[in-house]
Amino acid sequence: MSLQKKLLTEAKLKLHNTKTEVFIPQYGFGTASAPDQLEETKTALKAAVKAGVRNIDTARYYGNGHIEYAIGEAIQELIKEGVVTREDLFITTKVWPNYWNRAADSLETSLKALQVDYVDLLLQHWPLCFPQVVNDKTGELIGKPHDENGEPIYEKDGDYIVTFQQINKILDDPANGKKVRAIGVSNYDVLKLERVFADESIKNKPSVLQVELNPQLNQTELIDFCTKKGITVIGYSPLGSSGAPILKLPELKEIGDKHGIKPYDVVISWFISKNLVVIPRTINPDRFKDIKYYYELPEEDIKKIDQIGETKPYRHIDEDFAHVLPGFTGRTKTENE
Ligand SMILES: NC(=O)C1=CN([C@@H]2O[C@H](COP(=O)(O)OP(=O)(O)OC[C@H]3O[C@@H](n4cnc5c(N)ncnc54)[C@H](O)[C@@H]3O)[C@@H](O)[C@H]2O)C=CC1
Ligand SMILES: O=C1O[C@H](CO)[C@@H](O)[C@@H]1O
Repeated sequence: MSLQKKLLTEAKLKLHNTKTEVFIPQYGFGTASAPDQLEETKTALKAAVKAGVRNIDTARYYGNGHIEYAIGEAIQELIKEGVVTREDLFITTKVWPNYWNRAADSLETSLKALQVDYVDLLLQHWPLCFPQVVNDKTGELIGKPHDENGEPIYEKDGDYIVTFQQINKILDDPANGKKVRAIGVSNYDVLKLERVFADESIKNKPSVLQVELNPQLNQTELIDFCTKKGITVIGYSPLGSSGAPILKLPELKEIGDKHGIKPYDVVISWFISKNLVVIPRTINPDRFKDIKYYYELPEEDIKKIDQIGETKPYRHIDEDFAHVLPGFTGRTKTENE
């Protein structure tokens, strides 16, 4: 019997812990492209939106701080062409750790680059604090500052909670409140989320947690915690990041072959059926000719996919600056292969 299919672009979830009613489309467009892929990202984004995709995940940091300008241009062109209105889109941006104590400034810079009056979701990108270090040659802020020995450097007296305290205040601020519809965090673990919930100065609790999430890192414990707290989980690097290694997992091919669908459709359908949001990245506009549906996978297939990450969870995003965070341990190159 063939699987029931549904339109991917119609899958959405209601966010909790918000001031107004906010829905997030479950299928989004990731934009962590290389700095030399600005034009390609813009072209692919326009194709995605023309195909019905409404959720755009970006960040101040992406493309060395340049991607938001390309996205802003794409959005303006799509609006002028009559494809969408601003209100049709769900735009997420994030505060990078070098703006850890200047969240409102970061938001302002993103809004300007994106050419919009508000974002739908503002996230703290990492629970880390970096100093502001300027590149002598370009005059631009360095996203990942390192010392002369190549070690990441952190703000000595910084406390990551300050960033979310500030993001929380933006929502209540009469001057800035209308610039953000929902707030959240990224790369937090359960302990850090518990700290946010225990902090009485934080009145607006996170609506969203964005973390690496895919069949090899199924984040069961975090998802359970978030479900209890009304936090919607967005999975980043759903395909295992560059090169899409997840799509080569034999279990996904087997399930896909059984139903006559591609491993990509299997992964995306797994996310949607688990009430998660998924934000894969591509700069290939032609992909959006094929990406239309998700499928109602049988429970046994969902469990089989859940099992992949149970015995040997594998984290694909391995940033040296994150090694100070529990669970974000560095791998050697050999382990990485
Ligand atoms: N909050 C955070 O710290 C992070 C957030 N993100 C967000 O999540 C998004 C997605 O994660 P990424 O790490 O960028 O990678 P991803 O897991 O989406 O994989 C991207 C790779 O998959 C390939 N791909 C895409 N569609 C494909 C298809 N249909 N068939 C075959 N290959 C395909 C792409 O060409 C690219 O090489 C980012 O772009 C960004 O928006 C990503 C990393 C960290
Ligand atoms: O969002 C992000 O993207 C990069 C990796 O692609 C990662 O460092 C950051 O959190």
